[in-house]
Amino acid sequence: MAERKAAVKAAAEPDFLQFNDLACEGVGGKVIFATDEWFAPASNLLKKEQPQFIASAFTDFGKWMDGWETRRKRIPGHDWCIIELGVPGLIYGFDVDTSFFTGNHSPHVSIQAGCLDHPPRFTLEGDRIGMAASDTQLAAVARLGSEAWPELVSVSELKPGYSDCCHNYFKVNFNHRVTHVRLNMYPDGGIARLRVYGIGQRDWSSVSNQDVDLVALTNGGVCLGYSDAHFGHPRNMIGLGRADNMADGWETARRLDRPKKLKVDQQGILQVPGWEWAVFRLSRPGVIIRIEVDTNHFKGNFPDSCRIEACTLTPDEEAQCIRTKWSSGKWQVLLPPQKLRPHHRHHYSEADLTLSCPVTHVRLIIAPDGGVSRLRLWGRPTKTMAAQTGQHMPASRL
Ligand SMILES: NC(=O)NC(NC(N)=O)C(=O)[O-]
Repeated sequence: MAERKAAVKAAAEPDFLQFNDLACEGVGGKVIFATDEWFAPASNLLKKEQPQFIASAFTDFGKWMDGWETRRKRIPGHDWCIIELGVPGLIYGFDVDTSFFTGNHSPHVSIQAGCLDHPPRFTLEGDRIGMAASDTQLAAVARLGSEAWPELVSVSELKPGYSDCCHNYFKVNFNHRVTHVRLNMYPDGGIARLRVYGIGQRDWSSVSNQDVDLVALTNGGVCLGYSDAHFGHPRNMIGLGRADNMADGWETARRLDRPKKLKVDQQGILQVPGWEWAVFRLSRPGVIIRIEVDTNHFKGNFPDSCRIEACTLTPDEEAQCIRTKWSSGKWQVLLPPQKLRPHHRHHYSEADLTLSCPVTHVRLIIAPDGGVSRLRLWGRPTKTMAAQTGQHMPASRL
């Protein structure tokens, strides 16, 4: 029954949910302006954690809500806010999550996007409950001209935030780099979270002859497929800094095909029939020269071992791999099987690696199952193939 429910849910979910949330506070996203924050501040929109509801929680301004909630408007106009993305990039879709806003959700939204070469200086600090925009802030934000930004989502109805229908997905077809989004709610109300799914696009002009983490989401790395993400999505492994907790890493369910009695080989590696995998497209093709596999927080559930494979794919080959759920193989071994330790940063140098050519994609394989909090792939971007990956299309059904 639980498996059927999961399958039905997966079928209803759009493909773009596999990409990175470019607006999340965890990657530096911030709200720089909001017309009204009476009941709850707009910064809640960008929280990494899922929204929660605490029935007994009230503030001086009303019911405490885990989202952005404005007062019931009694003046002309509508409420809106501007969000600076933590990672500028291409946007493929939005989730406007109205969780727990029932009777006070925003009935309609639209979303616009801008690319600002010189982002505005002002930011909203501190506790914003009960705040309305001042005339000075309104004048400053007017200079951005955000009301004229291109509309990525036209005025659309939102469902209220009951648990079975709180996600409002909007697919986007907009082939321009975005640094800021403007969320308009009509006329007022509450929204729990805004997830902005896309792929980072950094400015590479300042990078010459230096090692970069080619899979980091801030550089434009993206997860394009995986075998299992029961407790945590593999894209978490390419996030900023070290993981906050287990939820901030990739964690699979326990495999059911593990032998009843376990055996190890001469290197102490478990002999098991099955494994789990996650595939990433690098931000740029490059030669990987250093790797970190961090099992931070995974103490009783770290994988026994890992190995990493890599390959070079054209956009057409990538599309074919996605269609076949990565069953086709051009993979070559980059890092041979390594025994892993709990809650530990494993560093591998050039001497441990068995490939020295530029690659575009990598596959991390863990056996038999478990959790990895971060994957870092340090290398030099190669110039010759650079233009190619920038034109990759988003994944179809992963
Ligand atoms: N009970 C409520 O949620 N009321 C109001 N909202 C908050 N947060 O108090 C409202 O109607 O907008």
